[in-house]
Amino acid sequence: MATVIGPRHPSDEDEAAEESPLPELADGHWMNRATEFAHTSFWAVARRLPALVREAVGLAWATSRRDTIASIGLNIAAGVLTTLGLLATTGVLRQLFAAGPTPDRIRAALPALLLAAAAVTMRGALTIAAGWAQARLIPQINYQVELRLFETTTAVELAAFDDAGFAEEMDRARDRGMEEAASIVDHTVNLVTGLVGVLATAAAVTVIQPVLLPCLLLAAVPEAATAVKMARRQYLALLAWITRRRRMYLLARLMADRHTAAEIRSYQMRDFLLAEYHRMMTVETRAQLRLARSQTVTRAIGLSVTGIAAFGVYAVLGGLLLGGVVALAAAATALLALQSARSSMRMAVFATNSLYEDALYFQDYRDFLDRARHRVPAGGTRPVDGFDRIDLDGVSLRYPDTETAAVDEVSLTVRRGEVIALVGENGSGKTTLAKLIAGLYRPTAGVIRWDGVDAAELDPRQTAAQVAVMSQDWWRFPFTARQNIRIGRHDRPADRPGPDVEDAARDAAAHDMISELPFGYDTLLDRQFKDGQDLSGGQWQRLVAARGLYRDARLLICDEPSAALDARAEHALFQHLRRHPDRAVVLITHRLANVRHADRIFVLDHGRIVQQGDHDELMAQEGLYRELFELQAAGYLAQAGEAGG
Ligand SMILES: Nc1ncnc2c1ncn2[C@@H]1O[C@H](COP(=O)(O)OP(=O)(O)OP(=O)(O)O)[C@@H](O)[C@H]1O
Repeated sequence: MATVIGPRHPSDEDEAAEESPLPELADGHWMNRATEFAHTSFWAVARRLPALVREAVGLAWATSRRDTIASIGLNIAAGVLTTLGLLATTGVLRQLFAAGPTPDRIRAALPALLLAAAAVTMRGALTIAAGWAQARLIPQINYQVELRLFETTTAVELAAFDDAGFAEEMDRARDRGMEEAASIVDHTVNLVTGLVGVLATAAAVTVIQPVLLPCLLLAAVPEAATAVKMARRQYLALLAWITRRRRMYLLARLMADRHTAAEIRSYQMRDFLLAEYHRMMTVETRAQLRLARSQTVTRAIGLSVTGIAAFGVYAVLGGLLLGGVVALAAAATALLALQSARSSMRMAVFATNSLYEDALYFQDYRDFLDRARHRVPAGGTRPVDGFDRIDLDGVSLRYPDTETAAVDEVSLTVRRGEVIALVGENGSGKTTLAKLIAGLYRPTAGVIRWDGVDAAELDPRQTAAQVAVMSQDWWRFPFTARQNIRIGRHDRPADRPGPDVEDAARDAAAHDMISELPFGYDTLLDRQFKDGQDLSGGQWQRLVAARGLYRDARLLICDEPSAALDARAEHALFQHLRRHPDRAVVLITHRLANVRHADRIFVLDHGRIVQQGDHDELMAQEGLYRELFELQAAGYLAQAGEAGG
């Protein structure tokens, strides 16, 4: 179905668009909401306001009661002083417009004048104090909201990140929704301030002359309607922008990133990438121009209607004055009140507009948190302190939106003190199986038991503490070399035994390499920062291995731990991955020479175990293992033969 937000291509570019090898980003389910909001009426917006205000006040209250009370309370007090100031002003005008000699009139007006001056001064002081409290709230709220988001994103199960919708929602919550919390509170306080100002003025006008009250309302309605319309349109445009922007961002990063620079040049991808970027930017720019035009038209219509309404108000006032319904002093104060009410109303309308708009984004944040909370694994409560065996019983895992299981009814046992190896061709399910054993994924079928207890009943934190994973796709953490190793077990208490950072680095053949860095272990491993350094792929892998060894866990999972290592480093690392009575090692590697000494080898094909046994047993059988091993060995033997011959 065509939607308003996907990239739209001009007809002459359709063909090129279809040929594009870059996948189009799919519209998320949140488009339903966008359509819903597009049809939201002004009254629906108004109806949502009390709930929004309640939410904003709740948010502020939870962050700082004192500043919340101050921001709202002081603004209300300032409103009372506005009423007082206007009433005092009428008193002044009444005295000044009265009959009699000017000095006498001025003298008579003095008390009211002093009262008006005092009210204005006090009101100014209260407004400043309220502004201070309001400004104090913002950073505190930002902190709380960000914290809540990152507490959630770091707690959700790994499987959530395989869900494309989750990634999209996370982007929206983080990029926009999160920062709107503070704005919502800010706008709510402004809304309260504006409404208090309008009410204060209305109260003064009612005391002076009640028939003037409807005039106040008449002046405000068109302004409010325009603001709401513009907010809604902007929101829809932003939804479209985020989807397109993500795609452009991917392209933009490819073209301006040091990691991709070499490949882009060697494949001469420049023209291709620029053409893709141009295609996206054309769509984006057109959308932005369309929005700017429609917003300008809406604003122009809104301002015209507002002007006509103001004219009507002045005409009514003139008529009342001529008809003798209101006195001159009251009419003059009414004009002042109108000005004051209009500026308060503008503030309230602007705040409503922004509040409504920001609330839409904040809703994304809240929706994401709600959904993400359901993806935080509950886990059990049974304590874990090591294991003798981990049994997988008919375990399967199917990734979201995939037809076949990546791991299909696998049963195996990992025993303490053993080294087991998982081998198989690319995509056969080794990494997925290793992640299941590590507890990073929960099986979609079957059971994993630690010493006979279903892993789902175990305390997940304690289970995770037993496991170290040297992952195939590690991340270059922008920390120092020491921190990069220490994060393997950053919370290890001083009295708990375990290797120190340098010992772990030595075991992973990383010590000499780190010592040669400009600041040794304290060298920052990120070129984006001053004095930062980068490492080669193999050097990084040594560091990752050092981190895994530093973690000193009972279950060590090594997924291609030596893919980027030179022969010497590989040899050194495998010396330390040998049998250890307190540890089980799960080893994944395509270099089959490294699995020869494993206690048991499991051969995977399309997610299933097709062979198992030790090296000699598997070599004695016809099968995938022997085939792969001989293919690899043949290369070495041929070279050795050539060298010898
Ligand atoms: N996050 C994911 N979402 C969807 N499918 C995935 C995901 N990760 C892996 N797969 C699919 O699951 C299957 C098994 O992948 P896995 O990474 O476990 O294989 P592997 O044996 O480790 O491969 P390799 O030797 O290339 O590392 C593959 O078909 C792969 O495309």
